[in-house]
Amino acid sequence: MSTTYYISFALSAVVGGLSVIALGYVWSFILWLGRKSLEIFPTRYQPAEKPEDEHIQILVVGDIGRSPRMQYHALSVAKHGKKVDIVGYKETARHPDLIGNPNVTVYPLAPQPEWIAWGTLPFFLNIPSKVIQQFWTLFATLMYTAPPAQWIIIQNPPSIPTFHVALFVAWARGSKVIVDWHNYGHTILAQKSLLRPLVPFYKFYEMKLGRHLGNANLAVTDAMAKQLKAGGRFNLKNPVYTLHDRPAEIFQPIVSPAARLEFLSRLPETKNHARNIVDGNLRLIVSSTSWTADEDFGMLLDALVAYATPTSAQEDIPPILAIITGKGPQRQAYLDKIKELQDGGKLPGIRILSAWLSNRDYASLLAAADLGISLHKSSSGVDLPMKVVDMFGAGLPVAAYAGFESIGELVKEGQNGCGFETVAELTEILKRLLSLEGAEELTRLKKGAIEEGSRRWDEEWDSVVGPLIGVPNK
Ligand SMILES: Nc1nc2c(ncn2[C@@H]2O[C@H](COP(=O)(O)OP(=O)(O)O[C@H]3O[C@H](CO)[C@@H](O)[C@H](O)[C@@H]3O)[C@@H](O)[C@H]2O)c(=O)[nH]1
Repeated sequence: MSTTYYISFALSAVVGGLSVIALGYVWSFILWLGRKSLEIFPTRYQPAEKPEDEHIQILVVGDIGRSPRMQYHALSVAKHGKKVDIVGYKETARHPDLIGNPNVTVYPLAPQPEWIAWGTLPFFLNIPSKVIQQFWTLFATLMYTAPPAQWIIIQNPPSIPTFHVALFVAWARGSKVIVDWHNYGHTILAQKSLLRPLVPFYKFYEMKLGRHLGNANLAVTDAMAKQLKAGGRFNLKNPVYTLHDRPAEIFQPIVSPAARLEFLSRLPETKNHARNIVDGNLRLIVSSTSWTADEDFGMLLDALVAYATPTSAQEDIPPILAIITGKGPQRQAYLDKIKELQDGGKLPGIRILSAWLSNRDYASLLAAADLGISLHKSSSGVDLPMKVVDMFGAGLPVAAYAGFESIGELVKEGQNGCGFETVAELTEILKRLLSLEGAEELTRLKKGAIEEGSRRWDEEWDSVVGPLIGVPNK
């Protein structure tokens, strides 16, 4: 046998061996690809054997910690023993009762990467990047990360991209949907002058998809429910129920002056003034906000400037400590304005502070204040300020902006608060209620606030949402 024969034999053996190994790899790759493509199909909802193993999902395309109503939904579901999966952004601290609760799991949406959040790209690239990133984190979390839910309770607004993603996921995974209408996305968008040209598109999207999305719908007021129902402006296909906001258990009135003094002496923002506040020598007013365009804090500032400028020599008005709590986009602009007014000597006797407090301290501050202020303007005319609900729960009467349709469902003139539509009216309310002569009226309003706040979230939820998603009444 020639040497050439041995070389050819050895080569074909090597090539044959290599081919077998390569085929093995190709086969594994085909198997892997097959498995991966099967993963495109998400798991579908199957009714659980035991009711306590059913999953209810709460979806908020926003900060979970700053979405009190959605957190209350989660707490109610958990209280009734079902599993609750919260999908949303994890920015600020959540309600303390949600933390460590064995029935509650959070599936966080991925925050925007810094290169998007800081706007490093040109505008025309940044906006699509934002949309794609938000769409992808929402889609991937709902479709693959969170377990399939029996019901998905969705917060609107924002409607985009929530509605189309939720519609697809609910169809693909076999979940039923409740849309909780807090307000309308298109009316909120209309407040941003730069984005106003997009309002007709947003409105079309919200109304068309909104019509089909919810197997059931919740509205925050009767006035909104009327617009949403069949025959109304939105003409939704499926039933609409009003679920009024009600205070959670954490909001309770402080009845004893000693407890009030104790809290005010502990809170950094009030500790140097605690005794004066309790003795009535300094009046404590509180407003809470997300610092968005639907609240004109300019009105409160103008009213405080007018309050601090006596119109007659006899006028004897007490000094005010005003605390504005909350986080949001317009905060810094207003803080600059407040500094300018204070530096310019326009606010003698008035101190304005801003704060972000823990849930417990926020609730106690409302209970320890003399008067709550709501500047919520309602972009739709048919939503209501949650902060006023908190205030009533804490037994705090309010002065509330009242130039919109639904406000009467919450603030009853002369019973639990006073409405205003102009700076002059707000100034007059402050002068009247915070003066010595207004003490009796303020006490009467406080009684009304406590009464209004006495129907609690649990009662409301158990009678409206409980039967809908099939939880036993406890
Ligand atoms: N923990 C904490 N929470 C705060 C603080 N300050 C404000 N908040 C939270 O922020 C809320 C006020 O935020 P806004 O965004 O001003 O709410 P709103 O106008 O009163 O009502 C919102 O919710 C309603 C539905 O529940 C909507 O109908 C309405 O349109 C609006 O979105 C308060 O109710 C409270 O939960 C604080 O210092 N600490």
